[in-house]
Amino acid sequence: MSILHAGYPQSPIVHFGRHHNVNISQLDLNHLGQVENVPRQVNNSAVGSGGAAFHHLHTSAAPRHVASSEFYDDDEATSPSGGIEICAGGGKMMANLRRHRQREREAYEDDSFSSSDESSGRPMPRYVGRDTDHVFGEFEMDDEDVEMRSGSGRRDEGKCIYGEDTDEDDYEEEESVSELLPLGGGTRRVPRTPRRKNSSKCGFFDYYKLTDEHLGSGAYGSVTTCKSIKSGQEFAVKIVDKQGETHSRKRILREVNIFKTCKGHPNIVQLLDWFEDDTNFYLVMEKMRGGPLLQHILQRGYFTEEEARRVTKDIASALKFMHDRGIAHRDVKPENVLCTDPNHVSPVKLCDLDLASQRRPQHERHPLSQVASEPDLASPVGSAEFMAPEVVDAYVGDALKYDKKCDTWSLGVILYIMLAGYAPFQGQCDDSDCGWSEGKPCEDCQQDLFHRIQDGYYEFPEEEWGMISDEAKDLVSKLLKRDPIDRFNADQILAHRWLQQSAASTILQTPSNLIYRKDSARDVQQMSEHFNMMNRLTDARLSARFDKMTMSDAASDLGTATFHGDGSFLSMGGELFGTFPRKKSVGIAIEKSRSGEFTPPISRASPTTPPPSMLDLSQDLMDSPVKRRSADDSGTYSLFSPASSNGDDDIRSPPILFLDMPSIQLFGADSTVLNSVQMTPRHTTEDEASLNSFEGEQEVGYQFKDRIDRNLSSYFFQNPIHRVETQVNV
Ligand SMILES: Nc1ncnc2c1ncn2[C@@H]1O[C@H](COP(=O)(O)OP(=O)(O)OP(=O)(O)O)[C@@H](O)[C@H]1O
Repeated sequence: MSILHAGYPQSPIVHFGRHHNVNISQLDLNHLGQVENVPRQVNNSAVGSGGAAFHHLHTSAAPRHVASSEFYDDDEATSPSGGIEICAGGGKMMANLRRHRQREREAYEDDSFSSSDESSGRPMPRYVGRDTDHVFGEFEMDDEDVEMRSGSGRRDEGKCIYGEDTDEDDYEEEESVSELLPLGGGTRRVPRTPRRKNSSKCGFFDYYKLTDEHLGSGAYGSVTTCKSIKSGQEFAVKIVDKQGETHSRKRILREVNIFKTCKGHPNIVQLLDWFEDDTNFYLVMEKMRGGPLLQHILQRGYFTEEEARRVTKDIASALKFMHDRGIAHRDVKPENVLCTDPNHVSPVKLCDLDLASQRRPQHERHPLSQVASEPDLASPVGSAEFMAPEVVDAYVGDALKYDKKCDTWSLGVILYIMLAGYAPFQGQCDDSDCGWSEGKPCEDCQQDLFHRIQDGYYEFPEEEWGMISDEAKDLVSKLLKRDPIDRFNADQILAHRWLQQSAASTILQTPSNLIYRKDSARDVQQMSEHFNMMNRLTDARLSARFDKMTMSDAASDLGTATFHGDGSFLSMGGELFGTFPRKKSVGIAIEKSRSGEFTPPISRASPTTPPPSMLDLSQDLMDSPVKRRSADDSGTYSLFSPASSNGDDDIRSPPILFLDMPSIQLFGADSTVLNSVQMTPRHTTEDEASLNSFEGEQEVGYQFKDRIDRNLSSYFFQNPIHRVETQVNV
């Protein structure tokens, strides 16, 4: 057996985290930091599909690898929570397995997680009548052609996900697999519902009927009330059209998996069932009858500081729960805060987990997207002394931490709006005809809005804020910190004195201000979208960290590319297609930015994003314009591998990166700028959709990217380009 090492090379144990339903091919190629001499045949064995790979590992001579989970129990320093240990010795393996099963049983007994809601004092509905596991099974998140792995749900010729019948043996086998690969999420485990035999029912419409009550819609789907045919109980179903541009199976599965991880939390909307048919995905959720937060406040026309406190606490505890599990929501906005009850503003729950990012441990990410664990201060252009702290975080350290702070910033904005009825940052321009305040687009206003966010300057106007407690204002100011380092995290929010005890029952002007200042919600929406885009840029930047890889790592990872001994070039089929960046792009970018070589960014980013930086340029291996150029033109093209937030994507094509770039500069041989292509300084819903889709998907969202790509490609072919640099609004 090969020696696999990542993280704990001295340990003779292989760990599979509780939600890592990885197959061996993923394990060896993508999920491990380094793999040495892995026998090829191992790649064909899928852990999730039975015992084959398991057996292989077990019977192999001496596995020397720990694929550690990101979820560790505090008291089990070397054992992923809920995971299993596969040891070189069979006896130990079985002992571990027994121990694991015992833990599972204990976890199921422990029902503490389904606690009553603090804010209402009522026991929370448990929805235990439905067991999501029998629908979810285990997913393989990294494979486009995802298969259901366990539980009763499974795909049937691409038509049906729900509990299809299999023979009893299958059931037994799947059950044991699921034990080997336990589900993530809360501390209890719902026993599996045995599957019905010979059931012909397998689709959403066999279990639910749609009503005509539309609950909302977003970029990916519409949410409607549906009723259980059996019980008549109402649920909300998000229907995502598979034909839609933004459809992404992987995205849906990621959302479902994150829902699973968040199972049972009283302030996160619960997913109850999940279906797929030829045309749609159906995500059946508990119905939030109170509607979106601001709409609820508006309709009620009455809102107090104490209610704002409760809502804040609910959101903060949802965020803490997610953040503790390595998940950042990344789309915290009033539309995604839903009220449970039509008559009470709290409890609220967070919905829309489709942008949430779950970071896998570093060694499980694609090697090309690996981030250094610490800055390489010795690097000639490492220039760590120039790096702002958040840059270090974003590029080098804990990117999740960075995402988490975006969530708490967003909570700060929501809190400000809840207390005042308008957003802390608003756009304004000199044009009296501008329709911004009526919801029409205005470039200048939007620019102004972004600048205000960047400045991080806001006020507490006496008229509305005079009546609000100092504690509430203090919490707002702790959240709206421009510097993420100074910004409160979820733990600090929950410990803040304003949340510790009841607040004043002061009646706020929020509802009336929400009516008169219609732009508030839109401003928040814009800010949220802006942040989300910036977050994705951060993801992209993270994956640009080639410099921590060895050249041979890169070459082998690029598949057909071969590594040339001098370390300078990568080529494919003998044809030069690029140089490999030797320098740290972060350092370069910051130095250039300091010397004024780059024009200032068009729209400097949110307070949550790092200073200007430069990304390496993506090159598509199959169809790159650079590939077709001669060796003389090799110049300093850089390779780039934009990865998703999961860090697991393959190398992508240039348009992906171009889409992200506010500007791209093309240089000639003498370093003259041949062209500077300005990208749209603001992103539209269309951009957002494209960004979203590229993040998790290959096949969609190309329309917008194509437009930009065509533009740039023509320069590639018409000009002797020697260098391409991109500047990011960060
Ligand atoms: N469980 C629910 N109960 C009631 N309403 C809901 C529920 N889930 C979502 N909604 C409503 O539907 C809207 C859209 O849902 P959601 O945000 O999940 O869709 P989306 O397409 O992923 O949106 P986005 O574009 O924000 O990503 C929400 O803003 C909310 O108003």
